[in-house]
Amino acid sequence: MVPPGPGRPPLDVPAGYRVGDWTVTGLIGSGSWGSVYAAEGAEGRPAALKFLGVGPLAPGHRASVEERVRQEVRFSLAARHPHLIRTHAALTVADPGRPDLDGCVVLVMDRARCSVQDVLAEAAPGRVPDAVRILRGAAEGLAELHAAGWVHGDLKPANILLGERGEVWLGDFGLAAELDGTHAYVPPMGTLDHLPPEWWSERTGSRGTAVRPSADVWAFGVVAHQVLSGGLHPFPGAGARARALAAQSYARGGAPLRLDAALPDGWRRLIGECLAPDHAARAGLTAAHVSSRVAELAGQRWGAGRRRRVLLPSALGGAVLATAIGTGLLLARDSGPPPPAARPSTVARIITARDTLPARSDIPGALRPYIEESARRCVQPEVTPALMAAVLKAESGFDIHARSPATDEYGIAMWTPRVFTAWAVDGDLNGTKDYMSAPDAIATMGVYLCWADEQLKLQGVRDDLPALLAASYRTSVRTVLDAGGVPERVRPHVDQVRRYLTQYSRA
Ligand SMILES: Nc1ncnc2c1ncn2[C@@H]1O[C@H](COP(=O)(O)OP(=O)(O)OP(=O)(O)O)[C@@H](O)[C@H]1O
Repeated sequence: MVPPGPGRPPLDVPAGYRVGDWTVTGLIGSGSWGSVYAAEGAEGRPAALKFLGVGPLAPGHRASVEERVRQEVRFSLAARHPHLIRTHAALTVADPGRPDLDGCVVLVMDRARCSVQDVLAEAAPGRVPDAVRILRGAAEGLAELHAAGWVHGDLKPANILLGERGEVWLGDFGLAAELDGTHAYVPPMGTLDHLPPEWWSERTGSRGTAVRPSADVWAFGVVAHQVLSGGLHPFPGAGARARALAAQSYARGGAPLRLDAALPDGWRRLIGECLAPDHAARAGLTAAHVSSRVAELAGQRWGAGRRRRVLLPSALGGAVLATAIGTGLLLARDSGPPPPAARPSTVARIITARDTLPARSDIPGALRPYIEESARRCVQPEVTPALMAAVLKAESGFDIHARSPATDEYGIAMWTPRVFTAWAVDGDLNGTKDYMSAPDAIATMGVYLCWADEQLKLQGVRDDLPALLAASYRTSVRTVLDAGGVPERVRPHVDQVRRYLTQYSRA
């Protein structure tokens, strides 16, 4: 499980490196799944090459990362629309002399001049140049994606690309997913600043976290506010975590929606509708509607109703809020002790004894909410807070500073950094994913155990699942399946987990 800190280091591809007909000229940037390089083809044709590496992961984890890469390749190659970035080819690097690159999948894309994020970083206060045209292109691209039955899953300024000749493209299909009925399933990732409030109460199963197209509509509302106001996020807060909490508080009815008062009324109305507090209140506004509303607004003169640059409650946000209260859609305000930062809304969740830890135990009080919440996000009944606490106790004795350089395992959940990166969840919502942060490590462990449980069941395993999960966490699902049970070498560890589980499961 590798990086020295949160995030994945860029794949190091030197200038001059050749992939097929393409020659790398320099790094553009890196995301969670890969690194994007500028390149030139025959006759100097510009391109952007996205290197998607899997690296030396354990087999069980490798499979899921490979599946994500396959998905990104599939969506990228299938996207054909003037407002979706064009991917011309997907190549595989064969270079045994560079083990870090050997086997990487490379997407060959049209090269953008910059992203909207870059423009926002440079924009003076006020809307960014060409803001309305950019939003129009992004809305059309989104409507096309949804019409094709996909959810983008990661709409944000960094993923809206601008071409040399003024083209506007939606890019980065790393989290795109096909709708299966009303939902698509994506890895429990995404960008804090653009996730809808209901995301936090979606359960994570083996297929990932459920998202609906309305999540993209929410993200579009945030992006539109940012682009039209020169970067202002519609929710207050010094950091992404604070803004995510503010959005959740708004969705629970705890605060009104406050949009930049300098926005013309038509835009305020549309953004307010995109930012309706939950899926149900937003569901009537499809991406196709958003696109035609944006086209309408693009035809109007900018500036009517433009006022001082102050934040005022949005009249429409208030109206949406009132409707939601009337129909009982708003999430109940928490009445108990203050929830941990990562706690999703608890509406409609039935909490049973299996979801809570015993009051008297050696489980550190500060960790309990994170353990309980991480377990509740999993639909598999075996992944209980008691099991998670038992595994943590056996792994590190609840020591948040635990380290074992010899085995490359660190932190309370003893993650191997490289493996952690493939699964990482931002448990404390501080915008980073760090295996030395107990909330991040615990939340990520919950996702892994949930996935492992499903994998074992898919192979017909039904008995002794808690012990097999503890063994899978220590080794891998594949090792447990190959051994036909708890592998001999981890028996003492698993026996410890069993003892702690009995202790923590008592009423
Ligand atoms: N076709 C392209 N042309 C030019 N720049 C691009 C292109 N595709 C992506 N980029 C830029 O490369 C960088 C990395 O993009 P990538 O899609 O890997 O990750 P990201 O969107 O920044 O992060 P995340 O993993 O959180 O989605 C970004 O700055 C993005 O704007």
